[in-house]
Amino acid sequence: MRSAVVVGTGLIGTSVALALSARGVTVHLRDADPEAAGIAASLGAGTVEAPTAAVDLAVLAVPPALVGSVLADAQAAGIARHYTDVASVKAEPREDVVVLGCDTARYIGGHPMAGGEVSGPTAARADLFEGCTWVLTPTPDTGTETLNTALELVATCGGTPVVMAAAEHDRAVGLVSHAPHVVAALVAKRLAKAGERAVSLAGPGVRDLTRIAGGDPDLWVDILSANAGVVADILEELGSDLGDAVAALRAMAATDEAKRDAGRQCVDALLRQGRSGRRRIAGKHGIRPARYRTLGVMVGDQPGQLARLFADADRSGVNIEDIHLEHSTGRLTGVVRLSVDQRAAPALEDALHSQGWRIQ
Ligand SMILES: NC(=O)c1ccc[n+]([C@@H]2O[C@H](COP(=O)([O-])OP(=O)(O)OC[C@H]3O[C@@H](n4cnc5c(N)ncnc54)[C@H](O)[C@@H]3O)[C@@H](O)[C@H]2O)c1
Ligand SMILES: O=C(O)C(=O)C[C@]1(C(=O)O)C=C[C@@H](O)C=C1
Repeated sequence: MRSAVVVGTGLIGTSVALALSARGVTVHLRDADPEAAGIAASLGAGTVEAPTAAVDLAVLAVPPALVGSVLADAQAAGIARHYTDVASVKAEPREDVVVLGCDTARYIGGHPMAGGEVSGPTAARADLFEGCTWVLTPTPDTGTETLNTALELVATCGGTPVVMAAAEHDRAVGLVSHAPHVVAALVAKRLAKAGERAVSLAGPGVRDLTRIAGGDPDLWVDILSANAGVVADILEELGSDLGDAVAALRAMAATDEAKRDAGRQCVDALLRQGRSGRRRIAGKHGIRPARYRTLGVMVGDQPGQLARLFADADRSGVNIEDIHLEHSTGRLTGVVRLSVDQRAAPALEDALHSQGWRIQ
């Protein structure tokens, strides 16, 4: 692929554009908001100049409800030979594409399973899709060259392609992305009403659980409304489990010992099932997270601390698989959690200790 147009230069579009530009693809940037396209260009994602001839691929990184109309306009203008999108829902945009009479041979649905709770071009990163699963939803009428161009896009961005039917994709993301988003919002909603002192105790647990609730409500209303039936079914089952959990907890608080015991067993089973489910989520490169060990390193809130930590970790020769930064409310320290292969963890721990780092 030599040239591309990215339509929608928010978080995902600009990240795609940065990844393509970094690999020598000429990227033309378009957005309904010219300021967003200008910012993306200033970050090195491409040019705001329109292409003078049809490019190889147009990537539509606009909200799901707009995919159909934006594709119809782009194809009418003939801006590209092939088209894909990155929307979080696949069946409804596909229906719009068909209803609007788009050329479906030259379009393939796509969805990178990476992102964040932040929006806009300034949050974009060239490596956002490194190691992520990227769903492609070809249909019998998808042209081979279109599929190959989309596969090239995924490979160029560092993703791993997974081919699925749109409906299967929507059921899967209902479970792993959309229903969890609503649950995170429901938990976070309780914090909005809570007292200052209670919220000030928030630690890593509730931060992890509610991080995604910080996402853009406008985008998420769009995502949820395009997959509402699937998400409602999942939340209905969750509601029934929640009812069971409440009943078990009430039993645990009862005076009758037999009831307390039954309640304990119920809660124990629930927690064990939760742990099994959690263990099924693959880590980076599809490796089970259980193979990693996480070291918590205390860092002071001073300039250069992170750079020094990473330089020291780098000198130990241990590959960092993942990092997570936790800030402590009202304190001038934070904890950087470095996930490394279990066998390599002692070497990293020794190396960081010897450089004076405090490991939790
Ligand atoms: N945020 C995530 O974590 C994530 C992850 C994977 C996929 N997605 C999908 O990627 C798409 C973009 O999401 P985002 O997070 O980058 O949102 P964003 O709000 O950061 O960016 C969307 C951009 O689209 C632009 N836009 C809106 N209407 C347009 C139009 N008609 N023509 C041109 N530009 C238009 C907006 O001005 C904005 O700059 C959505 O479909 C979303 O479902 C998001
Ligand atoms: O990491 C996050 O903040 C995300 O919400 C990313 C996430 C997800 O649920 O995993 C959100 C929506 C997308 O369609 C794909 C990825």
